[in-house]
Amino acid sequence: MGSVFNDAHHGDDDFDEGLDDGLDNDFADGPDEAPETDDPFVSAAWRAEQVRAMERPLLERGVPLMRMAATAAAHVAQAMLERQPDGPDVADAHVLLLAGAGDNGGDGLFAAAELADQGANVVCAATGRTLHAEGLRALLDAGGRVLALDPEADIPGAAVPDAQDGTDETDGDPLERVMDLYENADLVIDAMTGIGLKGALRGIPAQLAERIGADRIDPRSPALPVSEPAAQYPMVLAVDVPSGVGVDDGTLPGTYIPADVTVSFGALKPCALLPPAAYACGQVVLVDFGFDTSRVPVAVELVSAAETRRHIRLPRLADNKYARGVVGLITGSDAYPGAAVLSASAAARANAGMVRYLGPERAERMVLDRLPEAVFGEGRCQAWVVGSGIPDGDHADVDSPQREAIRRLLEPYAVGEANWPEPESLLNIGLDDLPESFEDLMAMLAPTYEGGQESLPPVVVDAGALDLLPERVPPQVVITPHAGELARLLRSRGQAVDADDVERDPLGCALEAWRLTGATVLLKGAITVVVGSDGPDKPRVVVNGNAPAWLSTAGSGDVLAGSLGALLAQAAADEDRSLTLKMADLAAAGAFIHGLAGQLASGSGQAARPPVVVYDEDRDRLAEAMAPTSEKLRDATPFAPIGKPILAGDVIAQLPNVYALFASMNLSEWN
Ligand SMILES: NC(=O)C1=CN([C@@H]2O[C@H](COP(=O)(O)OP(=O)(O)OC[C@H]3O[C@@H](n4cnc5c(N)ncnc54)[C@H](O)[C@@H]3O)[C@@H](O)[C@H]2O)[C@@H](O)CC1
Ligand SMILES: [K+]
Repeated sequence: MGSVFNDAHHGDDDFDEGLDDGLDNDFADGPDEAPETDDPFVSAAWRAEQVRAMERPLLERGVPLMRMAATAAAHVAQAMLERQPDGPDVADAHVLLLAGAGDNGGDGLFAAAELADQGANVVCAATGRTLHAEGLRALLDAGGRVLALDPEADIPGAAVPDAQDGTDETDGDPLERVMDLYENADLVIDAMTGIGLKGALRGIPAQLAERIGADRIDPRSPALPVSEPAAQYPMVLAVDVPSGVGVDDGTLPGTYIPADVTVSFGALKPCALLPPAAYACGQVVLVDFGFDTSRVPVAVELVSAAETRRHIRLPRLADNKYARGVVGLITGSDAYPGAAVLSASAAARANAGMVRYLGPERAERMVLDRLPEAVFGEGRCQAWVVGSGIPDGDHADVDSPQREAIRRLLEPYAVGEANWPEPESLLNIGLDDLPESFEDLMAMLAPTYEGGQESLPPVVVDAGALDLLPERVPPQVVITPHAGELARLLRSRGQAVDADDVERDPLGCALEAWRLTGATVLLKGAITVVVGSDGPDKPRVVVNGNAPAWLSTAGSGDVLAGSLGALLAQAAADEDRSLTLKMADLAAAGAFIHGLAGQLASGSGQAARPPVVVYDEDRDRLAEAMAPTSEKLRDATPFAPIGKPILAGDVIAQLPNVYALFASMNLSEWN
């Protein structure tokens, strides 16, 4: 089932064959070959201004980036037509190009000219007052037609609709004309705006996007496996980015046109990875220009299988259960005892050496029933998980002893308030010491640590414990809110934010929570957004998008918390490693593992953020790379490609298989 890993492939392309001879070797030779599963090119995104900075040296050397972009876009358009079972040949295809006045429109014009050269019937609707001059000439020379939508447009060779007149084909409301063309098109090439978009779409592009976008957005549509043939005509190919999306922050600030495929030039932009814009990108095909990315910090990163594998600790020759990592859990409650079972079982099946559980008697009995291995015996905990299945302050009648225990556990993590007594180590809570009542437990949890805050074990703060988070904490505290919980946390810190705001701007809100609390923030969603620390005041943003929609099921969050706790315990078990700067990657790796377990459990090839395809000039290889996941999965499972409903327990059952998959990847790389 190789396709659950990102099987996009970078390098070794012959895209640069047709380039000028005067190029530096580093570009002419193509980028270095990278291992299939560990390719930063397909897993990193840069902001518009960074992309421009990386383009500049190539443009200065005369590399014809726009022509390269256009040829790639034309090839991708052909691949889209060809993969439709009932699709027309290029020579018979009706193509509508929406072209803006900038270079994005230029890309579109050259691409459409290549299709027109092959016989396609191409009409360009110009949304601005001008068009890229050479691109326009190329399209007209190839037999394409141009319709100017702006009455003040100055575009040689273009027809200008005239509502006054009633005599020829250019009559009528220009937008209606475009919608007629839209309805009869096989393919729309969206080249209105690219990385030059400022704010939300305005004017004619906004009106067009409103009409076309509304026709295409249906939140009730099923979550399908990756890159199935389009369910409706026309298909939409977005040039560089879908017009209207927030390129740098992944928001949808106004109207936009969702794409079936986005062909992205030079490097991914954050909108290709971040929700909600990523959902509007469809399948992303990335064209390699050979940018030198080495000196440009990554803005957003997508966690990969290879990156996740690095954080896993395989058993070593001389290991014992403590060395492999012990997870302590204060989860589950009388109200939700099942969360105790789910979080503890997930931790136990996710490669931890041992699980300690602390909770009310009923939950404890249930944990022992289902997980006789769970202990309360003396010894260290290398990581904690708190809050899953515990009512928060608004829903607990009185502050429960459990909440009080969590409050005490979190106390030493409060930055700037380090003034602790020296009782028995916090790390040594055991069954023998476990008092009858939580009051005594509280006393025992009294904060203490030996090596300062940095040496405190990582802790996952979930659900009902989120309102117990100290004002500021160090990065090894991971909070795991969903949108509503993050909004609540931000409100408690004076921000006027509700869940819808978080869903509209997940990155912005996660960054804000990171800034305010210092915690590593894992914002749950179909695409999970993680913000952690990459040095003083420097955020690191990592997203995970491999989870299938089947994974949104009750208890899924408890499983994530438990298995993330196990991953953190493994990492912390190696005491020489400081986790502070690794927490964002660790948290994202936890989300990746959870998503992969969901994919295995459901047998689904569907993912919120399908793997990025690297553009290949070879048409057959491109078609193969863009082929639907269903084809790749057909033999992998009887349920492929759609998958089947799953329960949280099914996900837990697959966690060992996830670790087995990682263990079998490139064994030589294990430490
Ligand atoms: N710079 C380069 O070297 C390359 C750029 N390429 C293409 O060039 C694009 C960037 O081109 P530009 O810098 O010309 O910018 P764009 O073409 O992305 O955007 C500029 C156009 O969008 C309009 N616009 C901006 N904000 C708007 C708003 N809020 N509402 C409505 N219209 C709005 C402007 O009026 C202008 O017509 C890239 O996205 C890519 O497609 C490629 O050709 C590859 C090489
Ligand atoms: K576009």
